[in-house]
Amino acid sequence: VGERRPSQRVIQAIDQFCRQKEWAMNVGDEKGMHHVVNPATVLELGTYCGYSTLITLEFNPHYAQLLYESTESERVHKPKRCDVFFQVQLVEEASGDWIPKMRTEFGVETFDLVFLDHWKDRYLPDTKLLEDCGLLRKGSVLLADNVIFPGTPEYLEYVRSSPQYESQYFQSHLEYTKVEDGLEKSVYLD
Ligand SMILES: Nc1ncnc2c1ncn2CCCCCNC(=O)c1cc(-c2ccc(F)cc2)cc(O)c1O
Ligand SMILES: [Mg+2]
Repeated sequence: VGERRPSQRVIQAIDQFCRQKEWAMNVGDEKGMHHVVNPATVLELGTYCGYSTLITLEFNPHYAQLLYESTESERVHKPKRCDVFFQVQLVEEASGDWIPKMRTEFGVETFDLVFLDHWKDRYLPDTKLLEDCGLLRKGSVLLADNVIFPGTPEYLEYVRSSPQYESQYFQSHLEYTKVEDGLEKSVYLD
């Protein structure tokens, strides 16, 4: 309630534009992430325009520039209203190349949350890469967008059948539409 922060006003403007003018592949306000997780160290795979972002991997320079601009303006406002400090690290590389470098390049031990929203056929190989690189700990959360549409069948089969994960589906709709989609939240049990 009360005045929206700059970052919330940016998100609200994006949602309004995508609903009224031109659809875009943000996770959107209906699916959202706020009601599913509350992390500290976050990896996002697939930044797009930075709608949902902390440590994020994006290899498209156009989208990367969008994020630089939006977080720059956010950083300007942040010091006056900073109640939670966070650092945005943007890597313009493909996830498969950079996940093995997370510890040496960013000193990350493990991730509390990984938001998967990049190429749908990369969800499974990148999850296995995160496991093999020891970047998940007991309780790490994988949050995957688009598990129904466009769909990630191999990933869904893996996290739902593996004894290493406790998985839960949050049914929703594809952003700004009535098409079924949803988020799959998978807790790593180690
Ligand atoms: N660091 C990295 N590593 C690998 N890939 C990387 C990357 N950085 C970026 N990419 C490449 C991501 C490209 C965008 C991925 N997202 C999607 O493809 C996506 C598509 C739809 C969609 C829905 C209905 C339709 F009719 C059509 C499309 C909806 C969504 O919510 C989506 O997230
Ligand atoms: Mg998506």
